[in-house]
Amino acid sequence: MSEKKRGFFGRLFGGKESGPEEEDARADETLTRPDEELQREDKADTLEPRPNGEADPARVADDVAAAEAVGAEVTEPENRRFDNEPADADAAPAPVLQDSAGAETFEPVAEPEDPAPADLAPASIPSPSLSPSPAAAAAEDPVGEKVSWFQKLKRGLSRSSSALTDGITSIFTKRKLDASMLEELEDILIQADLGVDTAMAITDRLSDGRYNKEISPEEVRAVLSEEVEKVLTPVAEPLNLDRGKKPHVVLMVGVNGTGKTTTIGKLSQKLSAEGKTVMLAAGDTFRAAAVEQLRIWGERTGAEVIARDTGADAAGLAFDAMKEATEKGVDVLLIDTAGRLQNKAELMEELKKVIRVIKKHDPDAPHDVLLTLDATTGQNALNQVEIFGNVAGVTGLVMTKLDGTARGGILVAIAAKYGLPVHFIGVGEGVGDLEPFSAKDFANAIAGLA
Ligand SMILES: Nc1nc2c(ncn2[C@@H]2O[C@H](COP(=O)(O)OP(=O)(O)OP(=O)(O)O)[C@@H](O)[C@H]2O)c(=O)[nH]1
Repeated sequence: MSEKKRGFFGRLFGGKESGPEEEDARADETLTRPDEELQREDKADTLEPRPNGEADPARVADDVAAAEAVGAEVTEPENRRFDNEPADADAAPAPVLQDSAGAETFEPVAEPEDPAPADLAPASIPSPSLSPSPAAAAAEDPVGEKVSWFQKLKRGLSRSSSALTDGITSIFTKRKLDASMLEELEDILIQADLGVDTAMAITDRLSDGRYNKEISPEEVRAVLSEEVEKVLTPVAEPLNLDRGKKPHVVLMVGVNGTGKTTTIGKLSQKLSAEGKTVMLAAGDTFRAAAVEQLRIWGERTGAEVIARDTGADAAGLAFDAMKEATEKGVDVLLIDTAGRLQNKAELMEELKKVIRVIKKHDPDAPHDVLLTLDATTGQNALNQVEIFGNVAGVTGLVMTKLDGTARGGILVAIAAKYGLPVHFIGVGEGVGDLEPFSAKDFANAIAGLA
């Protein structure tokens, strides 16, 4: 090999061209300090959704400046909310929670109280916030066109894949491979959130014995797809609800607006279609609209919904739902929880309490703790996996909103770092827009392969 590409961080932080030893040392450093380096990149992605689903304007300005400094793209999280939510839910007084299970009490602080009336009529919820019914979902696709899941996935991931494939085409068309091309490719892969390790694996593979030879964009995309599939295959695990538990208890956790309630609705639909009896527990007791949203999903999917008034104790509700689901012999109990930012210690404590109370009823429950991640939040999703994993014992992931972002590559970085099972991905608001995760399909879709 006659020339060597500079490492990504060497290019990012400038300085003279490194010799081979410095290059190796830097590469070692990269491999041993992924968190720190990622945090530098993270500047573009720390747009934490506020309880009303909007980023703090002051934070946005800082983050945009930081992002520009590292040449990263800034994408605001798209957490569409109900119109009737408070503009500044942070400022709302927190309700005092009482544990109906009797054993523990917990007083949350700064948890948003939803001022919306508890008796909110379903018709008053703006329709875009609710996923369409199965019939409406089918009608979303062009008339007469039967769209396969892979086509839907490809279409959903089109922003992520075109960010990659356009860049690949512009670099690799009719040029002989050299170090600068690999540097450019590495930058594109990292900006697409695939993670430093995967980006380096791809460029290393391409460089192997191919310098000074022409390499087509199609070949590069094939290598991209293969390397992504390698990382994702170990985590592509179906959610197994047939483990002899009755009810099989699934707890849904995650940051505000990441799609917990919608995912529960979509899952409920799938499970009902499989002939399973399902009960839904409206554990997001802070938002009347969330309870109502779940009630509508229950009606659509034939699942009983256990709900209480706004401000009620979520742990108490979970306990009651456990009891009722057991007495009624339902197959699956899906428990919703209020959205919470992972850095709010008190709210994370409340989540622990919900889990403790569930365990009083069945020490093995919850049998699955699913974390919903909004793909549009980019690198911040890594931090969410870390903290929710520690606090709530997350057993699997659901990545939503892959249709609204150019940063779907974050799933690859999460898989490489945490190795947690990815059960489902969401590419739209429709009931048919959530499917079990397939590593090969995702890899092909993101690389723009047919
Ligand atoms: N485009 C798109 N939108 C989605 C997807 N999944 C959920 N949404 C939308 O995201 C918004 C928030 O979804 P919810 O299910 O209410 O989120 P949540 O996590 O329950 O929200 P909180 O209860 O406030 O924490 C809704 O408008 C959903 O329709 C997806 O895969 N793609």
